[in-house]
Amino acid sequence: MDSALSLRGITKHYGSLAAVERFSLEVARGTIFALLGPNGAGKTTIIKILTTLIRPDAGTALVEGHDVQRAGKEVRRLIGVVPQDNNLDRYLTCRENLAMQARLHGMAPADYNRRIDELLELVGLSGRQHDFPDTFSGGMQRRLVVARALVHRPRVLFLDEPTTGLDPQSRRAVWEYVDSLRDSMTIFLTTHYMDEADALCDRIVIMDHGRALVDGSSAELKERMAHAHVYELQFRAHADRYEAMLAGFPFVRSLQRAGDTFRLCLAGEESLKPLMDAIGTEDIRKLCLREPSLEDVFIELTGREVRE
Ligand SMILES: Nc1ncnc2c1ncn2[C@@H]1O[C@H](COP(=O)(O)OP(=O)(O)OP(=O)(O)O)[C@@H](O)[C@H]1O
Repeated sequence: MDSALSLRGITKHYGSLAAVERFSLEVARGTIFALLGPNGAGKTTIIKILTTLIRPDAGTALVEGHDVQRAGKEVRRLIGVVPQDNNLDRYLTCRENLAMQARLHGMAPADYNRRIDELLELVGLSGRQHDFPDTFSGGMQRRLVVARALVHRPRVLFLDEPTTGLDPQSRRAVWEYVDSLRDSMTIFLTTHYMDEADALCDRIVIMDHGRALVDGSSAELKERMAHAHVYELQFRAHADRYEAMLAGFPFVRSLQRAGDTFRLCLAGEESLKPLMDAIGTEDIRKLCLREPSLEDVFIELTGREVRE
């Protein structure tokens, strides 16, 4: 049994809404795996099913060979969970939060004290271990939540949007901790940041409307877009007017804007001439061809920005 996670035909409905629809997936042990999708795609629902918080309506899900519905207790012993919110106990110090988790998992003080020292060192919180989480920055709280998920040496770590709301420096720090765990466990993460999936993950599934759309490494996913014509177009002036025009062209498959600069995916090379004929060259500061990014793949598949 080499699969850390195995989902077969998982379905979850809320009333008439299919949050997850016949979703199947095998994740090999030791993989850093990312589940990507726009808001409401079904990512958290899948994490909740795998972490035994909700039950699927149909299908089976195994964690390290244990059925989440029939062997929930065993599954909970094998997993660590970093939920979307920092649900730390504010009346316990940083160290006490970790010790509480260890006791909940039945660890003896002789075992957990050394483990907690190691983890505090790993996430750079040794100097603040006797302080309360309310006195921590968002990044420090997040690091503590990651440490807490690791206390009982889980075999599978679930990270639900681990770096949302963090500043770039704290995000990098979380990436480093996650990267340092590579090879020691299986990691399943959801994220809205394409660069995060790109930097960390061996394998990526993009999902929408409860179903998987594509599955592969970051390089394989980008290869799917090798045919795509992605351009960066910068204007000197009137960017708002040009945005409306660009959005109206049938050959512009996707459009992203950052200030005066647009990233656009064209249907083909032949679209460049009608584009230039329509917008003219007067206000253009720069036009260049770009390598497709994971974000381009995402927009191409889902027709949506990562966050809307
Ligand atoms: N308890 C619930 N009751 C009703 N609908 C729900 C419930 N939980 C989730 N949903 C719906 O199921 C769908 C999938 O939600 P889910 O939270 O899994 O998406 P997600 O991909 O994690 O989104 P996000 O990126 O916003 O966290 C959404 O349409 C959501 O509104």
